[in-house]
Amino acid sequence: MTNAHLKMDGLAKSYGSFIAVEEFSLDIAQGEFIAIMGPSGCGKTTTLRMLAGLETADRGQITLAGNRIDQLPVWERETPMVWQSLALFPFMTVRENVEFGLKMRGISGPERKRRVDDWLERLGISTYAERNVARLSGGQRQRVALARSLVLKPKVLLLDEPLSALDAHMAIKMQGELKTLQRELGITFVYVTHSHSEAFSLADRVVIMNGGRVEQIGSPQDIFLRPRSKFVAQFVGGISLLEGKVRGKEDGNRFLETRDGKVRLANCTGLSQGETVDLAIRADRISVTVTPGWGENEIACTLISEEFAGAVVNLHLETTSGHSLVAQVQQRELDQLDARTGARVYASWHPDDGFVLEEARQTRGAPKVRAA
Ligand SMILES: Nc1ncnc2c1ncn2[C@@H]1O[C@H](COP(=O)(O)OP(=O)(O)OP(=O)(O)O)[C@@H](O)[C@H]1O
Repeated sequence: MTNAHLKMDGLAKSYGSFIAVEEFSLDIAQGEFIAIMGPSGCGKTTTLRMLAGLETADRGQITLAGNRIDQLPVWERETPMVWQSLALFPFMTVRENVEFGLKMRGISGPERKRRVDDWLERLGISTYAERNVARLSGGQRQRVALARSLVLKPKVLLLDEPLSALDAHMAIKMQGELKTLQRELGITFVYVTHSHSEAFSLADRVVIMNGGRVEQIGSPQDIFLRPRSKFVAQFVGGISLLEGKVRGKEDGNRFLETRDGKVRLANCTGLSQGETVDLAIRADRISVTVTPGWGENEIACTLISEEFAGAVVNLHLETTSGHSLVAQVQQRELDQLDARTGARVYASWHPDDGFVLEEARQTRGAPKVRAA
């Protein structure tokens, strides 16, 4: 990205011989909302701490608005961090907490008061201004933590699982508030979270990390609909994978030979005859019937279990060759299906709905062309 507002280039951090972040590069535009996700210990917080200046990178550079900041101390970076624990001063009032950073920066009394009052008002916590933070609810404390960072007029706000201590109802409410605030202020947000729903509903782009490395960067739609690797497909969930060998072409479709029979694939640009690929199919694209002959790409399966997930039900299936598939159906479809656990069923999907995982092809030495 040319003219990146915040640019991270090859950031790396080890603790002794342990590599916490192997290589992290990302260009972020002004006002972009970036979410960083990945399993516990994959290096999300370490990346955020390097941005904040709380960790020194072993390698790599960080530039903000064209200026190198990776050598600057925390207080000169304009990249404050909001923590999971919020790290408020428990012995101070709300006002004192919000005012603290301004005091440290030597902002005059009247200016401090004006800015603090403004943020207390904007975040709806003016009524608690003189209350000790220890006597606030989780949601109120969260707002104090945000006010304390935003009052400093940061160029970038770093948020480390800021909603994880809130109950589900409050977390959803705060998600909406955060997004509105970020849009209004046009501040760049870098947001670490474990929650798929937070990342996918809030972010313009999501970064998926694994073992200190970036697995995929893309819009929520990209990541959800086109995971690049097995890891991302499994992390995002709801995707079935089948290994197959690329065979002949017919009407613009390719045949893939899997251990459960031949299937057709419409998105097949760049695939070569004989190549082994991982075919991915989203759960909501797989139909299930109790009799064969109803759909394309039909594979005989055993119904292993049903998992209720609110408005939909995930059906866990096993193919004859022992592969796992998951199909997502509506409750009324399940009622119509009338199949019990252990029953023989048939999974099918349209050739347009299968896609090939890009990373697996590259690992196996296929040319670097997008399959879709
Ligand atoms: N100061 C440290 N000394 C030694 N190892 C550390 C230190 N800080 C982090 N690590 C290790 O580096 C790895 C990455 O840690 P990090 O906190 O970045 O992970 P994370 O993805 O944020 O995990 P979580 O989701 O559990 O918060 C972990 O294995 C962690 O134990």
